[in-house]
This record gives sequence, C-alpha cells and structure tokens, in this order.
Amino acid sequence: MNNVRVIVAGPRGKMGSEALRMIEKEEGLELAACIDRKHNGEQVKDLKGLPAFDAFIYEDIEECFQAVEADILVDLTTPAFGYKHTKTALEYGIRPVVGTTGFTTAQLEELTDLAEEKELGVVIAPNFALGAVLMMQFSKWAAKYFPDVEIIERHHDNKLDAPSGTAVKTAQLIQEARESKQQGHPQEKETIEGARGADIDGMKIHSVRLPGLVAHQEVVFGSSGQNLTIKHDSFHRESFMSGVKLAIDHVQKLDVLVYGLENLLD
Ligand SMILES: NC(=O)C1=CN([C@@H]2O[C@H](COP(=O)(O)OP(=O)(O)OC[C@H]3O[C@@H](n4cnc5c(N)ncnc54)[C@H](O)[C@@H]3O)[C@@H](O)[C@H]2O)C=CC1
Ligand SMILES: O=C(O)C1=N[C@H](C(=O)O)C[C@H](O)C1
Repeated sequence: MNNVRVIVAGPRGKMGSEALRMIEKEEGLELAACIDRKHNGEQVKDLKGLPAFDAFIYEDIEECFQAVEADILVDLTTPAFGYKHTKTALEYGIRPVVGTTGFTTAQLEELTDLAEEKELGVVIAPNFALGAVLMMQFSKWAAKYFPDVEIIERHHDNKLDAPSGTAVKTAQLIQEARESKQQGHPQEKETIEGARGADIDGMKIHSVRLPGLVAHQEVVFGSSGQNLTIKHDSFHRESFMSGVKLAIDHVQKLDVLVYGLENLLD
C-alpha cells in the first residue's frame, strides 16, 4: 500500500514538531512538505531540533499545494492561519486534520459546508488526547445528574486563545445533556469585571495561564452536600499524537467534517 503523504503546517511549533516526530516513527506515513512562516525553500533536516526529513518548507500554502502531491494537511498553527489553511486545503482536494483551536462558530459552519460541497473529510479536534476526550464524555454524562458545573482550564502562558478549545467543547457537550441554567446567585455582581470567568449558557469557564503548565482541565460539578471533579492532565505533547494518527487514518474515509475525536471512537 502507498504511504499517506502528509503536509504539516507549523512544524517548528510545540505541537508541529511533535507531529513530525510521530510521522518519523509511524510506518505508512510520509512527510510530503511543511508550511511555515519562515525558511522558504529550506529542507526540514536543515532546521535545528527537527527530524532529518528531506521535505521542503513553503511559506506560501498555494505554492506548496501546487508543487507537492499530498493526501492530508495537519494544521497546528494559529486560529487565523489554521482557518485559512483548512479552507485552502479543501479547495485543493487535500483532507485537513486540524488541531488548531480558536475557530469561531461561523468559521466551523463555513468549513462544514465547504467539506460537504467538496465531499472531502475534515477532522477538527480541539483535543487529540484520549484522556481529554474521555474527560469530556464523562462530563457530559455527569451533567445529566449534576447540572451545576464550572470548568477550570490551565495552560502554558504561550497559549493565544482563551478559553481553550477543549473547555468550549466540554461546555457544548454539557449543554447537550442539561437544561439551560443560570448558575450562582441571581443577584450576583462582579466588582471586578471577569471575576466569574467566561460564560457559556450559564456555565462559567476559568482560564489559568502560567509557565510550567502544559494542558490541564478540571470540570467541577456541585450538588447539595457533594462535589464531583473530573480532571485531565497532559504533561507532555506526546499525549496528543495517537489522536492525530487516529484522525489521519479516519479522515481518508470521510466525506464530511467531523468536529471532535469522540466521533471517531467506538
Ligand atoms: N487539538 C489538540 O489536541 C491540541 C491543539 N493545540 C493547538 O494547536 C495550535 C498550536 O499549538 P502550539 O504548537 O502549542 O503552538 P506554537 O506557538 O508552539 O506553534 C505554532 C506554530 O505555528 C506557526 N505558524 C504561525 N503562523 C503560521 C503560518 N502562517 N504558516 C505556518 N506556520 C505558522 C508558528 O511559527 C509556530 O511555530 C494552537 O492553536 C493550540 O491551541 C495544542 C495542543 C493540543
Ligand atoms: O494550546 C494548547 O496547548 C492546547 N490547546 C488545545 C485547547 O485549546 O484545548 C488542546 C490542549 O488543551 C492544549
């Protein structure tokens, strides 16, 4: 069987470099090229700290797609570029696997329509770590019995988007399981704006950004006389890679956009 040819956008990033190491280890995957903001025309092997791939680096995504034969784009960049890259990949018939977070609902809807129109699979997963996917599923289940819930997510201080994609997805899953609910005291007032965190359908999300952290989330459910906390920690970005591989395997058989890795699990 032919190797699956993958283009990685964001190869020098924390996730992108981990994805290159995963591709290096996995039989059946081949790095076709990379898309980066810098190093146009250089090879991946020329860059310090990255695996010794001969694949070329392109700054212009369209130039890359015109020059290189590829099956899949793995995007691990920033919200603005991730969206543009995903859209461009679909226009060139390349299936995107997207870990980049921070897309708006309108952008997700637009990409869903484009995937349908092109009959091409897309996987967008706010979290590729299996433990985090289970945390979200367990939280959805718990919300049926414990509708009062707050989410505390903690990340490294280089993260651009807040709240995290995982926290938003968790809140959306909980929303599916419980009635809409305004939590806390009805006359509650913030004396300092933001004190109660972000709000999705009455659920509060608190975002912590500190050096030393990787990716962590607690979903805290409250009920009279008891609390239930569902917690997940990613201590290393390797934790996301089996999910990226799973998405690469599945996206080739899909002809629609799938949002969330849970949709690919048995
Ligand atoms: N879905 C998941 O499981 C996970 C998702 N993420 C998300 O992945 C994204 C990347 O995260 P990190 O690797 O931690 O960030 P990072 O800041 O370490 O890496 C981002 C990379 O994107 C590159 N980049 C920026 N603009 C670009 C462009 N126009 N073309 C090509 N490359 C460009 C930057 O040079 C940088 O190397 C974020 O949105 C983050 O939230 C992070 C961890 C897990
Ligand atoms: O930026 C990160 O690091 C992470 N981003 C994703 C998110 O926004 O949920 C996934 C994970 O939490 C790590």
